[in-house]
Amino acid sequence: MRDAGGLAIPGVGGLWRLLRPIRGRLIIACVIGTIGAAASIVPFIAVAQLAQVLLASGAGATAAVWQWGWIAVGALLLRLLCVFVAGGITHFADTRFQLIVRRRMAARLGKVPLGWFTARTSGTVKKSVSDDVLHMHHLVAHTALEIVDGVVVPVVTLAYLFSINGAMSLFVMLPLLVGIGLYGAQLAKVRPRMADYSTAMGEISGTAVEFVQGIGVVKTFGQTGRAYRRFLDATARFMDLMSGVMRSTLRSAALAEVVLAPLTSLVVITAAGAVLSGAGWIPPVDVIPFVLLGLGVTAPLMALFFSATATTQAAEASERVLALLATDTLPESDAPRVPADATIALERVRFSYDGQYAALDGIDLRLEPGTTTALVGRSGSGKTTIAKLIPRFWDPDSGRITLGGVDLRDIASSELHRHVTFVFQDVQLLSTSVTENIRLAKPTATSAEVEAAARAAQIHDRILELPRGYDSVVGDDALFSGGEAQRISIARAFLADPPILVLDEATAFADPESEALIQDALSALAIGRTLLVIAHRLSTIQGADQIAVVDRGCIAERGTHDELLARAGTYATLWANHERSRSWHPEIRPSAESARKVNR
Ligand SMILES: Nc1ncnc2c1ncn2[C@@H]1O[C@H](COP(=O)(O)OP(=O)(O)OP(=O)(O)O)[C@@H](O)[C@H]1O
Repeated sequence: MRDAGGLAIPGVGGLWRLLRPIRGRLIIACVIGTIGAAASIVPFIAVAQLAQVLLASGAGATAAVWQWGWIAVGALLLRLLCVFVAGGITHFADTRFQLIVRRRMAARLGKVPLGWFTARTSGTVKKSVSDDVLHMHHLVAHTALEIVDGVVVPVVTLAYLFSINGAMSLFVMLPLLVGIGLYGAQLAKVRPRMADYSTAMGEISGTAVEFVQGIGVVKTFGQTGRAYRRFLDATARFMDLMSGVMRSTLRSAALAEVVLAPLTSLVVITAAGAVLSGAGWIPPVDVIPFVLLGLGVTAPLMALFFSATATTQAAEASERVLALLATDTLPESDAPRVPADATIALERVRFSYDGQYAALDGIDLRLEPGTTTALVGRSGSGKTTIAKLIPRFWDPDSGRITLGGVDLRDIASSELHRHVTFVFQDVQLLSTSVTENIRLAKPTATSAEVEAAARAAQIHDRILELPRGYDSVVGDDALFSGGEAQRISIARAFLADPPILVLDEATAFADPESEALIQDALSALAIGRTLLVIAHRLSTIQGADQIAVVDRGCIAERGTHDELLARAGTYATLWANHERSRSWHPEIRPSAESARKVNR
């Protein structure tokens, strides 16, 4: 389907389905809009009739004058009423539509695999859920009524005019047809550039965000000019693109505006009326309706053309909304089973992020209830990927993971999350109170339970230092460091009290004190649970029941610390490196200048 501006509306079938909850209202609005559009022509017809009556009978035809006068006023009021009611219906329908679509999106996002989010920035998701739904407003609230006006007004007008005189009507159509042709040509030039337009806009916002977010590191390395240049280059490319589009369309756009202007219609119709009435093809008095109505034929089309950009943007936004709503959800079993115990077993698990390179290539691993298993290995070896398959961030491409003897795919996700909790380093805190942030793990938890969890996670004292204690709002009067945020997530895990815990050992954020607190909290959390830990410092997992060395997506070695050292393999090498790094301290030599100062 094409919109009246000549631009294809993408995915119109999907859009039609998306509009289902408000389709009835839109159809009613269009029917009312059609009545209103037809009524908008009546005052012109009445005035034309009036002119004909007055010219034929002079001032004597008072009754007819009043009759046409009332018809004109009545039609005008009807038009206003229809515009008001139809516009009201589409706008209320749009409010409801936005609510429904946002709810559907939220419901969908709740079912997509957790891994889907790691591949997308929160900005992209926010754009679809918030901005794109908002951009669809034009499509829902305006476009349908604009199309109704753009079709009904010219069709009814021309039907009326043809009933008076066919030859004159063709002259009325002339500017309309030429204008449509010119605009069509213009839009055909613009349309292929719309994708470039979106890319260029994306580049501008991307480089702006990059510049602002990375300002710290950019300044540290003295690269402000370089990052700023990338933003400037993006804006320059956008300007080049827009200039190119404008250059290629300026002539046809200007010509179309001249052709569709009411003055042009007036000149063409008056000239044609003079010639045809001179030749006796039409009585001079019959030219009046053409002059009056001919001027209004092009107006609704002009309105449609002017809103073509908003309509196209709305159509593109609807495509993104539809794509998000079509995102694959995590398959849920129709007959879910309940795991027998807290044993986790990975059997010949293969997994690839891109369908080509195998991040995991035949992993066999068994986590017995109540034991600790540590994953160690070089960066990029696949430790995090193994850990994230257990709470079903993704499903394996082949092989299977079982919990208590049941394939994870056969366990209801609520049941799985009751059994498995994870504490990763990229902790997400919500903009709500500290209590609610912790309570996320167990909405029914009492304040005493929340506090007990916070104490166990070694974050209680820090919370009490906040202006409103547990009622302080994250991001408002509760600002947490990375290590503190991780302890909040540990408090959540205490509250959830799952039999299985997957955790990423803290490294990046923590200062020594915070790190010690995190380690204490994690040790307490681990007691009595099946624990899988991604170890970054081997000293913390020496006592693990089982250490699995991951290498290029495979388990290269497995055993206790002592067993693996005795094997003198990869683990022994990693351990030797670890020991060396522990004894390494940066040697800080005073510069000659500072040495002089000190000695002075
Ligand atoms: N979201 C992703 N999309 C595509 N590839 C990924 C993704 N996450 C990880 N990878 C790739 O999968 C492989 C395993 O990564 P993984 O994060 O599991 O390693 P890791 O051992 O945890 O590394 P590190 O110790 O540095 O965290 C790497 O080659 C990595 O580049």
